[in-house]
Amino acid sequence: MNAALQTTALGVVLGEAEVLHGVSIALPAARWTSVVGPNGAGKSTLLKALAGLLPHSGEVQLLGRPLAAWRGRERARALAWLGQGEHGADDLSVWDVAMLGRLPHQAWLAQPSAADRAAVEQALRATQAWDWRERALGALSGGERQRVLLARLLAVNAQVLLMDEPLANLDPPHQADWLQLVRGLVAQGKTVVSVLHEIGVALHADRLLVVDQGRVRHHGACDDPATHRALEAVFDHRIAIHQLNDRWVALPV
Ligand SMILES: Nc1ncnc2c1ncn2[C@@H]1O[C@H](COP(=O)(O)OP(=O)(O)OP(=O)(O)O)[C@@H](O)[C@H]1O
Repeated sequence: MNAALQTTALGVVLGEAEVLHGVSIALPAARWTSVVGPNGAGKSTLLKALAGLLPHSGEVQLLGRPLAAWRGRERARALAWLGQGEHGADDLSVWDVAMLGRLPHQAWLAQPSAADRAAVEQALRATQAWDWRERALGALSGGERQRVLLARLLAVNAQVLLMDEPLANLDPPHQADWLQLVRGLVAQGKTVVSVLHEIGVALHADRLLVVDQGRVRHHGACDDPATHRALEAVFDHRIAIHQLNDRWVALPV
């Protein structure tokens, strides 16, 4: 398997707490992996460590090279990040927020190129945020804002995309659009890793990483019964996975 991201004995300590304990995983390239688990399991911490945003022990490899061996801008072009409940930038226009995704492509203080503008337009149209391009980010609703931040991530045009709770505040049609978007990215050969609380959506991924108490409890295909059992166990059997037509759904027990 060709891994886009690989960790060896990855550990993270936050404050006094050891939050991740020796996580060793390989996330396949050109696939969508969803990370799921209970509150406080360490999902966001894992995603941040994969993005190189946290000090850690052990090793993280991005596209076959240790994170530390990448130059900053080069890494920022290869790996795009959408954080959970991102704040700030409220005074910026939607266009300028999406243009932030192009920073790794631009020379210091240079004007955006035609390619930058084209990438931003394409990203804003892909998330149906184009009509708001002159509005301030702070004047948008929670779901509208999330779609602009998603556009910023897409504008990077990175090979690997990490998203922490990308469906936050999105209504069902826009959740369905996000699913289509991810499928399109994976079809183009991109790698997507998403932390999701919506188990039904997470089960549409290629692979599921089940995390609990700072450890990976299971890593498997989304249609594998062993993955479903691991998922039910990690949520204390308060959910059950059922098949509905050709899909899997999680229902409360
Ligand atoms: N700065 C910090 N100092 C100490 N502990 C922290 C810090 N940040 C997070 N933690 C703890 O680390 C653990 C993992 O947090 P993390 O945000 O990774 O969980 P999560 O699985 O993403 O949770 P949720 O589903 O609630 O978003 C939690 O117990 C949290 O309280």
